[in-house]
Formats: sequence, structure tokens, C-alpha cells
Amino acid sequence: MRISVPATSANLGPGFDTLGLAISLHNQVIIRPSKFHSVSLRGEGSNNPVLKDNNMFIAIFNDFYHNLSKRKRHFRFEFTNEVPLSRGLGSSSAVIVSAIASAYAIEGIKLDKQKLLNLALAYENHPDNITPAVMGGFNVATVQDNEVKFIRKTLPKSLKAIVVIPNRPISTQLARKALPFKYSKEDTVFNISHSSLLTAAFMTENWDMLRAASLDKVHQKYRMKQMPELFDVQKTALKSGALMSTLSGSGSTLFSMSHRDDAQRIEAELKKRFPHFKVISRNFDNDGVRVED
Ligand SMILES: Nc1ncnc2c1ncn2[C@@H]1O[C@H](COP(=O)(O)OP(=O)(O)O)[C@@H](O)[C@H]1O
Ligand SMILES: N[C@@H](CCOP(=O)(O)O)C(=O)O
Repeated sequence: MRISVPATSANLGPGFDTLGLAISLHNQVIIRPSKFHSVSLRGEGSNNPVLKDNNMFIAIFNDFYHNLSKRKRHFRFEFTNEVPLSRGLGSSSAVIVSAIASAYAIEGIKLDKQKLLNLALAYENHPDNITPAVMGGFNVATVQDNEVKFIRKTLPKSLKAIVVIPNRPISTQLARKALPFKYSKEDTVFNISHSSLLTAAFMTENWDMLRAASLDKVHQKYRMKQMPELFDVQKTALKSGALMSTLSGSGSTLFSMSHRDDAQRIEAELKKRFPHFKVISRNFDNDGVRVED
């Protein structure tokens, strides 16, 4: 059985804990019944001993698998990871979503995507990453009575994602602690209006509105000042023609979106100005998590 799940970019500026989209960078795992438990790792995190000895995917998979099957069985897990760890591209959501989906699939139990989302909430209580990881595309999501309520939109092939990935990880848990406890009425209204405008712009494909709508006063400046070079990355992306440029999740990646024809030029400019960062341009993912026999 093969499971693949996309990276995500959450918040998209003003939509803190609410907006997110899926990017065509995937983690894939092949799971086979085996006489002994064994793990192989390729790609992102393959040198990280935690992923070999105390792997979050395997812990969540085992919890669900034992609960569903009530028996002990061993598996071989072959991971190929494209999503970098703790860079704001939803690596933890990718793990949570794919581990739950795998446990159900290996037991042959059908799991609809809404139920998968609700189960994933137990591990990540903000829905902005898990929703695009499950559904693909652009998503607006909230949580009510332990259920994810969301609206999704397919993203067209005429758009590209360009991500600038610093070599410094930022833990989401710690980056959440860096935020203020309280916000002024002005900042709150600013974010409500911008997040609403941004959502409307995505839904109506009014791409020229993204730049104005993607401004934020709730989280980016508090987080980006810990890595001030990110402000230069953002300015360079916008100056080179990006439609929008925002901190991806809690960082450290900077996410930009552009028309397909502009992506190569923006990518080249970012590579030239920031040679010490990894710059990648990808399509958007409209499928979300996929399970194949
Ligand atoms: N491919 C992976 N396999 C196992 N665990 C992973 C993997 N990717 C991420 N994790 C877990 O998720 C943690 C990172 O979560 P988080 O700080 O929320 O990062 P992100 O911003 O990428 O979601 C890692 O420390 C690790 O425990
Ligand atoms: N809304 C969350 C999103 C965290 O995304 P991640 O990709 O960094 O896990 C936040 O901003 O804390």
C-alpha cells in the first residue's frame, strides 16, 4: 500500500489558523506486512535519528491500527519525504493525516475525508494545514463542536507556488508562544477584513487582489523579526512579480504565488539574491492525501 500527502502553506498572511493550500511537494510511504518491524527513510529527515527511533507517523499509525484491528502485526515502512521538517510547510499535518489514513486503509476500513479531518484534530487543533493536506487545493476552515467545517477551491494550473526554505527550523509550538496574548481592535479588524478579502479573491480568481488582501498584523511581524532576512525575501518576491508573498505557516519558509509565466523569473531572482536558501517552484496539489493498493 502506498500513501502520499502534500505539503501545505497555512495562514496565507491574514488567515491565521484558518486559510491554507496544498503544494506539490509530497511525503510518500509504502507499507507492507512483514515478519519484523522495519523502517527505511529517504529524503527530508533521513539523517534525523528521531525519525528512525521515535517516528511520529509510526506512533499514530500504531495507535489507530491497534484500536481498529485489536491484533498485533508487524510492518515494513518505506518513507520518501519531500516535505522539510519544521519549516512551515505542514510536515506535522502531513504525518498526522497520512498515518491515520494508512491505518484505516491497511485494515480495509473505508474512511471518508470529513471523518479523517475530524480525527486529525486530536493531534493538531488548528485546521488550516490538515484541511488542505486532506483535501488539496485552497481551503477556508474552522472548528465547531470538534468538527472541521470547510470550503475548498481547486487551484488552476496557470498558478505556481515558489517557496524559499531557510536552513533553520522553527518549531510551530514555539512560534505560537512568540505571539501576543491580546490584540487591539484595530489589528483584529484589519485581519478580519483582509482575510475575508483574500478568501473572496481566491474564490472569484481575482488574482490581482491577492497582494493587497494578503497583509497581516497578527503573526508575521512577530515571527519574521526572529529571521529579519525574511522581510527581504518577501520584498524581492513581490518586486519580481509575485501575486502575494507570506510567511508559510509558522515559518521559516516564505511562500509566494505567481502566474505560471512569471515563476521562473521570480525563482531565478530569489536564487540569485538568497543563494544560502533553498528555492523551489512547484504546482499546487488539488488531490490531498491519496491511498493506493
Ligand atoms: N516525515 C516525518 N516523519 C516523522 N515525523 C515527522 C516528519 N515530519 C515532521 N515530523 C514531526 O513533526 C515535527 C515538526 O512539526 P512542526 O514544528 O509543526 O513543523 P511544520 O511547521 O513542518 O509542521 C518534527 O519535529 C517531527 O516530530
Ligand atoms: N496556523 C498555524 C500554522 C502552522 O503551520 P506549520 O506548517 O508551521 O505547522 C500557525 O501559524 O501557528
